[in-house]
Amino acid sequence: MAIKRYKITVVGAGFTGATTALMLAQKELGNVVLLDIPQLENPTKGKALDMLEAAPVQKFDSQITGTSDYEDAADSDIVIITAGIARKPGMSRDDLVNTNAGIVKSVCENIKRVAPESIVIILSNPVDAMTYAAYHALGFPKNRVIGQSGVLDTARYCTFIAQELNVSVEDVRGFVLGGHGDDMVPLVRYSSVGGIPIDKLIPAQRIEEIVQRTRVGGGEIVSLLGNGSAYYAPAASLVQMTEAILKDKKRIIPVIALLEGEYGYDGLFMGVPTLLGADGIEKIYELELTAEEQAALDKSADSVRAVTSAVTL
Ligand SMILES: NC(=O)C1=CN([C@@H]2O[C@H](COP(=O)(O)OP(=O)(O)OC[C@H]3O[C@@H](n4cnc5c(N)ncnc54)[C@H](O)[C@@H]3O)[C@@H](O)[C@H]2O)C=CC1
Ligand SMILES: O=C([O-])CC(=O)C(=O)O
Repeated sequence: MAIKRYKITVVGAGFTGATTALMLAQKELGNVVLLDIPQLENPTKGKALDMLEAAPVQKFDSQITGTSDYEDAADSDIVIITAGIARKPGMSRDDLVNTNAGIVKSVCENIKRVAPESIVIILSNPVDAMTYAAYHALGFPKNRVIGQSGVLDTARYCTFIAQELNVSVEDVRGFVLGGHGDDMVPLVRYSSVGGIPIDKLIPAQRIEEIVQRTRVGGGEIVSLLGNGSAYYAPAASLVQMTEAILKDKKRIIPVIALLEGEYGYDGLFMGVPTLLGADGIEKIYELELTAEEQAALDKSADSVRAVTSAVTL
């Protein structure tokens, strides 16, 4: 039975895209269109059909359609872009910039045509620079162009804190600012477990090790997988952002946003805490930072600026 729901298009039906499509359908957040290149149309249809056949077992009524035709994405409420290549061991995310900028731009030109009112969430790496590329190719207002990094980086950080203390992940709070690279900034001063600041619970040296492991968390998975990058936690992160928007939850979560003066940066796309609701990014929160935190953020911003400057619009 097809029920009236939001329409969510996931572009790129690889590891992250397919996992995201299934999680979105399992949560019945909307009907899902999974879109990849024409050469992969049959495998994309096959993945979508396979997911749909899980519906009677898992009891969800979302439709899932596999396609390579952008007309199937027409009037989507949300478009999630996972199209592009992933890194392999020994590569940095920035090594993907030239290939993925071309892919993201061509995807966005199609999205602009068929879903001009959509809110677009970008995952493709290097994601800060790809969000910049998408913003310019789409020409949408800044609140409707959002990059995913902070939900995932924060999830990794919270996982490591919960493991360290052997406590429920549900009670761990924290967030990660800055670019989605090895100099991202987990904010220790704003991290707590059950309301208790983590520096009261974990020795400084161990906190520093957790911060460092978070920074290279993507690389840790790349090394273990051997031929690709993380997809379960990235997909879960995209689903959380989509849910916040479609349910107008007004969640405060870190995402990549266009900064126009906030934190002292102008014209830069980078991860900051935001209010996510029906209009996409409804607000950016500007926190007071210590001189040390601001210096760490400046370093991360320099890296984002460098890779962003490699994108030709
Ligand atoms: N921002 C973040 O936190 C994260 C970003 N990523 C990035 O997401 C991207 C996707 O990763 P995976 O899904 O693991 O890769 P993957 O290789 O499994 O899937 C990518 C898919 O994109 C498709 N694609 C390529 N060009 C396309 C086009 N023009 N139109 C439509 N589809 C196209 C490919 O055919 C492929 O199916 C990578 O760039 C990866 O680095 C992955 C995890 C986390
Ligand atoms: O590490 C990668 O290349 C994929 C990614 O962005 C992550 O998992 O954080």
